[in-house]
Amino acid sequence: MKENGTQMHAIVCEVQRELFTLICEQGEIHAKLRGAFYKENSIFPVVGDKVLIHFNQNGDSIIEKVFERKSKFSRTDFSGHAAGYVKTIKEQVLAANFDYVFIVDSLNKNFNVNRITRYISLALKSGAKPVVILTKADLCNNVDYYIKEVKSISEKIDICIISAKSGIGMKQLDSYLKRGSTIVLLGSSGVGKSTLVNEIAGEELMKVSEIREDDSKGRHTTTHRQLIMLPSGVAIIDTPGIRELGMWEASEGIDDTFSDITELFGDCKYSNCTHTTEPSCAVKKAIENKIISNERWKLYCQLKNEDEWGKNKAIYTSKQKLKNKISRT
Ligand SMILES: Nc1nc2c(ncn2[C@@H]2O[C@H](COP(=O)(O)OP(=O)(O)OP(=O)(O)O)[C@@H](O)[C@H]2O)c(=O)[nH]1
Ligand SMILES: [Zn+2]
Repeated sequence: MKENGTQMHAIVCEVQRELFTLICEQGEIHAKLRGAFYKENSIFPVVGDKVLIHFNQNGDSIIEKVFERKSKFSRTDFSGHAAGYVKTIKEQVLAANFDYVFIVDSLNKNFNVNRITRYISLALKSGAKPVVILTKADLCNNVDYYIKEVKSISEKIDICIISAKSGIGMKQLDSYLKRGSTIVLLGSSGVGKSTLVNEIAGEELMKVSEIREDDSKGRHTTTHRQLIMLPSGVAIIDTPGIRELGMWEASEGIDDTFSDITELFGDCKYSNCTHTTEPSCAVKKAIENKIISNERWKLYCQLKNEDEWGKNKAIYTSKQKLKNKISRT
């Protein structure tokens, strides 16, 4: 055991109010924040954060500082607003420092290309690399159709076709599952995230609920640590907040996913071109010349619209909540 007070690095694997569970060279430990965190309005550690601690073998260690994040998922926190005007919109970080976002969807009726696009947008915005993982290949006989759909989002995106059950394609994941890398999984219920994690871990870390394949329905069953460190040195993050990530956060991400389109905007004749009826519009020209497909343009517009709508909705609901609160008092 190290002496008390020794400084060392650790990774946050669970946050419960003011108590943190960390992994460091001494194994799993508990820690609290140095008092100054509260006074200085510092950045509070979240799951995945790398922190500097003062080790204490007899009780809780003390977190001294949070190191700079290389990636993060966050959402906007509208709570604490004064009525009638926007005071401070806080950023609530849900998880940090992951390398890859595994976007999991299944090769069946559950598959949804728009949902995958949203997740890609979020992943790109987070600073990590998106990898689309299509599961249940053992049940699918038209894999090419699904690959084409994902490629319509972006040619550049990594796609893995796998079956955690039969082992098809699992080798492709090795290049992401290197010691020291951290993975986040995104995907709706029942697509096979837990099954995939168990297969990667080589043991049953997560409970898998058996579902009937005919109606493609799954149930929420996953409960476990928010960051799991596998014996292989690969970490897997799965926090409840990430599961609920809102679309309204993804605006910049959408522009990254569709950079081939957004790069055209500068070539339109008018700087305020709406790309609908204006003459010499670079977007319309590109569609006519089949440089970008009309479907892809529509998908971009649709996602941007939903994104705007989502933003307005978030502001609307927070205003509405405030009104309700005020009218009750
Ligand atoms: N045939 C087949 N079935 C699979 C595969 N992967 C998962 N399943 C089945 O799909 C169902 C759902 O799997 P889970 O791993 O629990 O899905 P999940 O995404 O973790 O679901 P939540 O925990 O609800 O988010 C279970 O019945 C699994 O046995 C696969 O590669 N092939
Ligand atoms: Zn235009």
